[in-house]
Amino acid sequence: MTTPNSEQKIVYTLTDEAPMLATGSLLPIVRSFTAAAGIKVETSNISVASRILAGFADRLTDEQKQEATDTLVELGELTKDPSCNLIKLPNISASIPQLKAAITELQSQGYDLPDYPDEATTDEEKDIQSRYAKVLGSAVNPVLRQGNSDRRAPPAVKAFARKFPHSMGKWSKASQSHADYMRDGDFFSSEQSITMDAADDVRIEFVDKSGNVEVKKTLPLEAGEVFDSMFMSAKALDTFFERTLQECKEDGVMWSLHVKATMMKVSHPIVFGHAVRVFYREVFDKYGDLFEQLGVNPNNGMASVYDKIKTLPQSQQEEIEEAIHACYEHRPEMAMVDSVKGITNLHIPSDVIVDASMPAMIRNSGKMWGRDGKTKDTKAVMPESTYARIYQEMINFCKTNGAFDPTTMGTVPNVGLMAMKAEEYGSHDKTFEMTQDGTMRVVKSDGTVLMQHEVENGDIWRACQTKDPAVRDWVKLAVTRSRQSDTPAIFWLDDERAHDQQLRLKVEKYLQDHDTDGLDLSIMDYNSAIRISMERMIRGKDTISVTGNVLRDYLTDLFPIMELGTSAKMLSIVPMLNGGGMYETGAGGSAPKHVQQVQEENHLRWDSLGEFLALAVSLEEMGIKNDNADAKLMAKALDAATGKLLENNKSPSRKVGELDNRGSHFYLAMYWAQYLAEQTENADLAKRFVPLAKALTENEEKIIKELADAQGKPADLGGYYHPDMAKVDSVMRPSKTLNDILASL
Ligand SMILES: NC(=O)C1=CN([C@@H]2O[C@H](COP(=O)(O)OP(=O)(O)OC[C@H]3O[C@@H](n4cnc5c(N)ncnc54)[C@H](OP(=O)(O)O)[C@@H]3O)[C@@H](O)[C@H]2O)C=CC1
Ligand SMILES: O=C(O)CCC(=O)C(=O)O
Ligand SMILES: [Mg+2]
Repeated sequence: MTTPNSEQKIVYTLTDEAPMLATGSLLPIVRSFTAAAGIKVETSNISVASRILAGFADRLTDEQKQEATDTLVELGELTKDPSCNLIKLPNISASIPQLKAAITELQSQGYDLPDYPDEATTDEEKDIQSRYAKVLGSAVNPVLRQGNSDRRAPPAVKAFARKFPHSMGKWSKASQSHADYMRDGDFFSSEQSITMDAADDVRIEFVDKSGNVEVKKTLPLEAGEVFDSMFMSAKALDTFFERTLQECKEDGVMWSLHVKATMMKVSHPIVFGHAVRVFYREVFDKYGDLFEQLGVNPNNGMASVYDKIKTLPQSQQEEIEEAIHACYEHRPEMAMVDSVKGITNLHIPSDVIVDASMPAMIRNSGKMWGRDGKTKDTKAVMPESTYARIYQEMINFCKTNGAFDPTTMGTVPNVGLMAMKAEEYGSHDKTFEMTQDGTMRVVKSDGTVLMQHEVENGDIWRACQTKDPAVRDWVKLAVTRSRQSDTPAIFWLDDERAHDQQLRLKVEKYLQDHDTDGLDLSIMDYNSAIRISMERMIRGKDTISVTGNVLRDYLTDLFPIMELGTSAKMLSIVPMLNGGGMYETGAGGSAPKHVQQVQEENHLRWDSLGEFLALAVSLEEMGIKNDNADAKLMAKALDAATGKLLENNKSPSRKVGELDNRGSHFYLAMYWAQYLAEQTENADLAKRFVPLAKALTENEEKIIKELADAQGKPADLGGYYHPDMAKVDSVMRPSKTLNDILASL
């Protein structure tokens, strides 16, 4: 439970998958330490399961209702409070298949939840669907991120990467890997953008061929707000997919699709569905009507086909499966998510998420995994050209200069425009799949048409909003970061983009509000910006990227994965517009593969470095805001402990039997306690930590052995989306010695 306005409080989120498991081990340590300094750490459960339960509280028993608090609403309120101090771990942004899996699991645990209705016709089904829609996709981050984004690799983390570099795949000049994107008919080519000179209620309207007007949405826009509209042609998209498939077949290059169906929860599943229909064209041509009857939805991937045909007689199922296999004969090889289990790139829309998948491919010599489990050159298909081009730039760069060298390369931190649901990531309620030909237009309340597009049946039309205070704050944050780190900053704004032209005017205006004397600030198109950043980077030089929301997301995985091997090691801060702070842990996700490893062999390779960094800043901010010297000291000690942990290479290993997440938490606790025991700023606190430091130091070997002994056999978590917390506790805290020592503090 969270109660706004209490000042000496940190709210720590409980989420899903690997970060949730890691919390099971780390949080008890954190709480023991902070309690000694009078700082409370409360938890707030924002897991997908918890959000589902909150949406259906009315159907639960009194006991089950205890779990069904709408924590997201509470946290949303908290973000507006200047004292907000929130630690946000990555959570699942569920695709429909994930949502269904979570519902099935909860039902099996005795929660009376309705099935997810694929098609909602009755009022009841519509109500159910709209409740589930609130849980779908990236539903947490847009609510909590009430500020812009500041993500960087702290110096200690860069030093660690230089000392213990991760592996980097070699690049060959002969590599056939590349990024491919639409040259026409995509959002980029149709984008229009305006800035509102006065507040107004605008209407998004569809006008059919007979002139009938349908108001799709009315929305209030503020003065100074940037409003964009654009569409992707369904025909052009299908032609594009077909071309990429033909080319791959001819050139013997593997085909892969990279979208962000989780964050772009309305438009990208549709794009994904087009890819499925084109790749398996013969199957959909032949069985389209049957699939329709069965309720197959290609937007949910081939998993939907396999799932729905289960109700058919065996012989018919086999016939369809054969038809699917026949497609593989004449189509190019497709990249696999799991070659052992036969899971392809088109199985589920949330398996391949572009921000993490493209850097992983580039780090891996531009290759992905094929059906035979071997890595191969790949055409990375990303329909929307707006941002896809940056990946081609990086691929070209690696082909020319070879792979990046983590021991010498500089860093590219990011200042991202994110506040107030800026740009594409706030467009879901303004995205429409056309059901007939006509005109989409944006109209002022007085009837003036601001923008319009001729669209066809199946096209995806969308609008994006960017609010003026968000832009103003973003410019300020960029200037502050550039000054504080004495690093050049580049605003990535493309003159060819209608939206960026509007933004550029604002950037040029708001830069004048600041003292920029001596700063190296520039504005460049994306291709030039990434090229210059990479050229500087291989010379060991740092360059801040100041970008919009999508590039923020892409670049904060792309550069960290090259520099640090993972974006989990990033410090990720959201200074809230209202004065509070959210400290996100790392920049990556919830690492589903890591959970599988725990279930199979009880080894958690999740690195909680992001949590350590976030907590230190959270404590430091608390110290500064409340003039709390103990909090500042705790932060300083935690930073020192994190530095020592990195120096001594006590991060988790990937292999069973070696130090894992739990072991690294032990070392953090030991170093943290040692620092607090030895410091002389606060004698009382030192006295409290002396016995703890002593006990941890003396029992190091015993604790590490107890932690190691727990590994090597399957672990029962009692659930995936909604695990049994008592079981998680026992799996994540297997050292009695460590638990007893912590309890004695
Ligand atoms: N902020 C948020 O809330 C975010 C949430 N997500 C959600 O996370 C889920 C998974 O997304 P996905 O794109 O697969 O990205 P992930 O970042 O979860 O995974 C990509 C890979 O990165 C590595 N990795 C990530 N975090 C860590 C860590 N802390 N320690 C060690 N390695 C790490 C792992 O590599 P390896 O397996 O080789 O060890 C992992 O498999 C989705 O549901 C997505 O919506 C995604 C991004 C951000
Ligand atoms: O909200 C999400 O789904 C993912 C967020 C993300 O990838 C990011 O902010 O880097
Ligand atoms: Mg991301």
